[in-house]
Amino acid sequence: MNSFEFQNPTRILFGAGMADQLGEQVKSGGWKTVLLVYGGGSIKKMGLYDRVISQLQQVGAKIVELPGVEPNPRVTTVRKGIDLCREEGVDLILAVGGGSVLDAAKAVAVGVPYEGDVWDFLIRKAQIQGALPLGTVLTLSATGSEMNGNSVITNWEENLKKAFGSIHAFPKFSILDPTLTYSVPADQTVNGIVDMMSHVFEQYFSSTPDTPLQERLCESILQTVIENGEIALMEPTNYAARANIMLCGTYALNGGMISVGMQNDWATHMIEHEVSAIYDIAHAAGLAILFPNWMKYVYRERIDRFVQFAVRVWQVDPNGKSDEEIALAGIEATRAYFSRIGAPTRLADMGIGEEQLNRMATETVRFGTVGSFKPLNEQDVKAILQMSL
Ligand SMILES: NC(=O)c1ccc[n+]([C@@H]2O[C@H](COP(=O)([O-])OP(=O)(O)OC[C@H]3O[C@@H](n4cnc5c(N)ncnc54)[C@H](O)[C@@H]3O)[C@@H](O)[C@H]2O)c1
Repeated sequence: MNSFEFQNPTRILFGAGMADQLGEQVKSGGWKTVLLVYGGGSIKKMGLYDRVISQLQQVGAKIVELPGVEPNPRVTTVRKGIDLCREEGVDLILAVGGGSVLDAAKAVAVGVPYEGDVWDFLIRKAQIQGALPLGTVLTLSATGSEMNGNSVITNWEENLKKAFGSIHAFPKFSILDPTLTYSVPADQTVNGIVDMMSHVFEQYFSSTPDTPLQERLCESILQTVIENGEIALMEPTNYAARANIMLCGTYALNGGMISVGMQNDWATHMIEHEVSAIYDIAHAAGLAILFPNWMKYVYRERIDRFVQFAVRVWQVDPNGKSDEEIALAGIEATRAYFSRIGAPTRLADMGIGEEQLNRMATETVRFGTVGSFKPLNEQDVKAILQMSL
């Protein structure tokens, strides 16, 4: 295990009815002017918008709104939010929605005190030095954005989707009420399941030795998601299943808590960002397609980890099988699960062909090789994309 530092400053309020604690949170923080950030209107359909507004009004907060945050949020929307904060003297940003809304709100938060253009943070031209405080009410279990400092933003003028991570961007508080996810449709529930499993994969497939606790944490999250994901898809209002998935999503990408002292990979995410920067597909759809192919491309680097994955997570019976056969059975079980819950398995399923493969591969390695389990160069990335066609 490597030495590490770990800090996670986000306060979590988890459980049925916790959305009604919002007013109290705002009041106790002493915040007076709130930028309410939300998406295309699902929070209005589910009655959450009214619940949020009435609580903010009750505590006397002035409300400024940034509606219409896109799935795969855009830097143009973030810039609008930054302008609003400056014009209105906002002192709390409140994101109500899924990962896209939370990520956009984080980018607004870090952009307000910065004199240059917020996109500078995404292309690593500037370092984040501070942020406005951020609170969140999560409506979709997937990204872990509710308890980490990451944000993924798309720039359509340049066809780029880039991420930043900063201690300044962790929410001050996040309200996780599983009942708010009852209305999440089946396809988005599937995306969430794939996303959180992918986050664990990026941390679990590591070459750092002697990390048994971290490995078991990863394996238990994967098993819990696998079991409860299928239940939530059959019974969308099953509280236990929705709550378990929600907690898994938060743990899966929690500022690195489950993989402290381990080198992470993240190559597959880097590749996916370039796919969805060009094709605007759901992030998780890209991950479901790419991950089994990444696994097939790299498993020989450390076959023991893939054998452990197959046996512990997918209960592959090792008797009479070679390590190679066990590892491949685990990868196949992953692909079969994604397929069973309705995730896409090929880029062709999303209407994506060979045309932009070179560009995606080049852009993925813009800052050098990606990943650490097996560092991937442009040719490797292209090979994985080709396997995914
Ligand atoms: N910050 C991170 O750590 C991190 C990690 C992974 C991915 N991401 C990014 O997050 C984004 C995806 O976020 P996401 O997967 O949470 O999805 P999302 O926020 O894009 O939402 C997907 C859709 O679900 C709808 N929705 C949300 N809650 C709903 C509800 N309760 N009922 C009905 N519909 C609802 C939204 O309106 C939207 O149309 C991508 O841009 C991805 O790159 C961020």
